Amino acid sequence: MSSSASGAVLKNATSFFSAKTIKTNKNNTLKNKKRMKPSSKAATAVLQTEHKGSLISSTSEWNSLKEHVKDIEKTHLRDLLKDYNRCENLTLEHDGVYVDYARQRVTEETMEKLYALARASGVKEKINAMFSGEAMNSTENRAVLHVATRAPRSKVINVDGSNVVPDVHDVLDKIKDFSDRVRNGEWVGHTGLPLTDVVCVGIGGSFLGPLFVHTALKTNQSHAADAQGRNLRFLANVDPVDVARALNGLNPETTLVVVVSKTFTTAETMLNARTVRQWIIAALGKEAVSKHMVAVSTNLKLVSEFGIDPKNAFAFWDWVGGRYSVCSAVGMLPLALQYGFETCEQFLKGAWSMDEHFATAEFEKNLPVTLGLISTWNVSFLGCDARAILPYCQALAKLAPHIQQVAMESNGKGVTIDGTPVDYPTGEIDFGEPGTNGQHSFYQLIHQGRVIPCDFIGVIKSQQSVYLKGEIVSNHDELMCNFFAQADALAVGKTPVELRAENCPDTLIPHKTFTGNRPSLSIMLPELNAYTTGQLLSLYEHRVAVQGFVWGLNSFDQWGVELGKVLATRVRATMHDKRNEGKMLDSSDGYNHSTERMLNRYLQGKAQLKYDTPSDVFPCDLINSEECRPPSSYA
Ligand SMILES: O=P(O)(O)OC[C@H]1O[C@H](O)[C@H](O)[C@@H](O)[C@@H]1O
Repeated sequence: MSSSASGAVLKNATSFFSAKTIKTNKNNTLKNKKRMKPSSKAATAVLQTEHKGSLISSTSEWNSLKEHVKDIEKTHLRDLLKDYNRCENLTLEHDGVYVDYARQRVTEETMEKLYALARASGVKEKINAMFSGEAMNSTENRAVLHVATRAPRSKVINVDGSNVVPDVHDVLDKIKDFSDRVRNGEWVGHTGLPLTDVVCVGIGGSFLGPLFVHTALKTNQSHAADAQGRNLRFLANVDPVDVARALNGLNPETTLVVVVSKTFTTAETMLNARTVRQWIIAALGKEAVSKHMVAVSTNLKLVSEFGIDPKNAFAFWDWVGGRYSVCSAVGMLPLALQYGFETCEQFLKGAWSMDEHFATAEFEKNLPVTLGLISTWNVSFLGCDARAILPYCQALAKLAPHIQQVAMESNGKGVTIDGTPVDYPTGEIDFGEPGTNGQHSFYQLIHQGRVIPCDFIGVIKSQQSVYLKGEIVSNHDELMCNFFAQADALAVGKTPVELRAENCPDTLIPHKTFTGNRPSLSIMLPELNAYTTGQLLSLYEHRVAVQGFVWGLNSFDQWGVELGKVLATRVRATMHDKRNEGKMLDSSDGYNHSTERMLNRYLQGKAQLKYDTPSDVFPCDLINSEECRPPSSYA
């Protein structure tokens, strides 16, 4: 390792482990910020120069990769894929999860350089810090211990000197006890009926992970058998249409509501929780709430103030980030209610298997480390801004939306952990749809437009097996034929020479040419069940962490979501005041002219609406009580 690189390791390790250093750097940054004058661009440049030493981009490992881009530009995946040994070497496997990254624009030399970059950026030290409960989320002064939520009972993981694993298992035991009682009809609703339907009210990390796992499991035949006669729904958006859809057709007498919110302050969740509480009260009376509403939160005080019995609250901890919380009660309570606790145990075991691998396997054999480095290479060196997540498995339909939050909220940052503006792009734009649907939608752009690295994910055994007489392959084979074909179409492409040989008219040759050389990686699972879903989740979570570690970010805070929330609070107050005063906004209200005009248009439009019955507000006539009538000022 070069001296500049080892210097960077030391620097990184120091800024990582010592709160004092972080503070000093922050102060410097603040001082620098005050100095920011004429243009923020110039100020950023000043900051970058002053802090250059702490950016990974100043290391020899980074620069060597930059230089190496020229070598890679001379290659084409069409040729690289002819190399038998390269194909053999660029695969990885752990506990049944098989990854082939031979279709990435890398050689073995690239990989060596990437592993060196990981060492230079202190990835190993950061993994260790994470698993040992260090307060590595320094802007919130919190440990980052979602791995503890799936740790086996015997494991010891200390936060501030005390082992948190027993607390994790106390909550899991409580979830098992409660979900067993609901499922076997011991815990019944206010009118004595069993609670067969569960509505989870929560958003962001308190929604996307559980939805992803539920979607993955619901068509697995064995898990479906465990869920027979039961319903699990989610209510996330504050849009009343989502309320209507989530409650449509449900009977409050048989419905259990789980309010999931880490903070128990999220505006959307709390309004939805109050709305659903009203739906229960209107049908069954106030006293029904304790039987029909439970909560998952780190803020048990607010849970109790909301009117949910703290005995019916399932705790988690501030060292579990919202987007990393599916293995806590956030996901385990809804999933245990739907599928039984044993399914949750399988899921947690799968996640833990990948966690242990991540913590212990050498970099060259480490799936999350290798995939994280490849993504870093694509983003920071090959200039690919986006990534497509393309499961050839309908049950993984909610993987992309979940990873959007995990990855983009974690690594969509403009400064490093010590506040230094980065001089390289971070994060990537994630999107995706299950194949083959995507093929008939946005793949055109991926094949002939922009270069977007793709993750192809397939399974060997389908959750549903259909084999029609007379067909040469099964329905699942047909799906997987596309999984194999698309990756090669992207990598190999089609040349004008090949087209001419097929007698393609000259005028069409440019249109029908596929340049190829478009990177992808393929992940194959033996099947999709609770265990492998846990593995996949952990693989993606840690891959994101590795990228953040290399880029020097704090991947575990999300300050970028705050400003919009604050502005919405102001708009809410303005809307309320103007309606009460019967006035429109003017320039004295302090909004820019564009917003002022739009708000006025909205208020005028709303004022003209006539709501005759509450069902005009709640389209499916779901909520039918005095408290839900529109304010008189609407009419
Ligand atoms: O679980 P809650 O506290 O209600 O938070 C729900 C969501 O709120 C915010 O939007 C955060 O950016 C997310 O990370 C979080 O998952």
